[in-house]
Amino acid sequence: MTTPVLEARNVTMRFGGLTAVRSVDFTVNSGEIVGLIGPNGAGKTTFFNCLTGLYVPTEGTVSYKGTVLPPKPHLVTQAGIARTFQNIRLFANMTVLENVLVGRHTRTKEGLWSALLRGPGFKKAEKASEERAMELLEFIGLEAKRDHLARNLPYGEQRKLEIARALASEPGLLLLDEPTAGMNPQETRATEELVFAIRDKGIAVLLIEHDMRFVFNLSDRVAVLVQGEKLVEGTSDVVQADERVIAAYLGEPFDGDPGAAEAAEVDAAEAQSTTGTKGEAQ
Ligand SMILES: Nc1ncnc2c1ncn2[C@@H]1O[C@H](COP(=O)(O)OP(=O)(O)OP(=O)(O)O)[C@@H](O)[C@H]1O
Repeated sequence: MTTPVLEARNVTMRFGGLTAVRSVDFTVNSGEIVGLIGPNGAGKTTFFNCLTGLYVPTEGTVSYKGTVLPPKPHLVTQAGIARTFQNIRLFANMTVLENVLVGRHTRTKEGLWSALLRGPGFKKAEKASEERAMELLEFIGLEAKRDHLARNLPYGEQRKLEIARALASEPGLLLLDEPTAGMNPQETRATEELVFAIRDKGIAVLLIEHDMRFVFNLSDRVAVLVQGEKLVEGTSDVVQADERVIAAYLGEPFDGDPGAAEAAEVDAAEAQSTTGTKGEAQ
């Protein structure tokens, strides 16, 4: 049975005279991957910011599992919503492991004094946190780089680390703002697999994306935002074929075979790199 994880009702966000998001109703159910697409400036990131408490919506409410959320980022995270940002926001001079540990602070019950005095309660909590952080690094495939500085990771791994840090708050819903921006096709395919794996862990996912193959491949449902309003919502097939979406955003019908061209490109690149690796080992 599907139950709503996130429910946005009549969310409107105005900046002075500009209405960036207008009366948007939106639901994400448990077990779903939902895509949010739309042209530049359509209001997607503003809407994300309203969901996560970074902006206080001018009108409307956001509920998580039936409870209206206070518009405060730390309370939203504590409730169970985590996010990544369009631009990478890691602590560049901290290690991979430390970055994930930072993401765990909303789940650590130990208070400031306990942390300062480093008493037994703190040490136990710290050990448990570290174990959980390592599990997450294994999940995303970065466990071998736990002690590397975040700034020394390749771009695709920095994006993965952001996701691990978001997962460290043990969310029930993960919001991804353009997770494949700047990625090559191999990294994009790996991210696709990662998002499916996250969903399979019982975490609902809402993602903003400009890569149509990625979003139509992944999403159970896609919503299209145009000039702050929800134009269409439905399955990938329905959205791709909708005349209004084609006119306002896609420009031409999507070729209906998401992933085929990308898969061929990735397979070619992987075949090449496998040959290269074998060559080095011999
Ligand atoms: N803090 C702000 N103050 C004033 N206007 C803003 C603010 N944030 C966003 N806007 C405006 O709101 C509108 C929606 O912007 P937003 O960044 O949400 O769009 P978007 O769909 O995420 O675009 P993109 O795909 O380019 O990231 C734009 O006209 C933008 O200039």
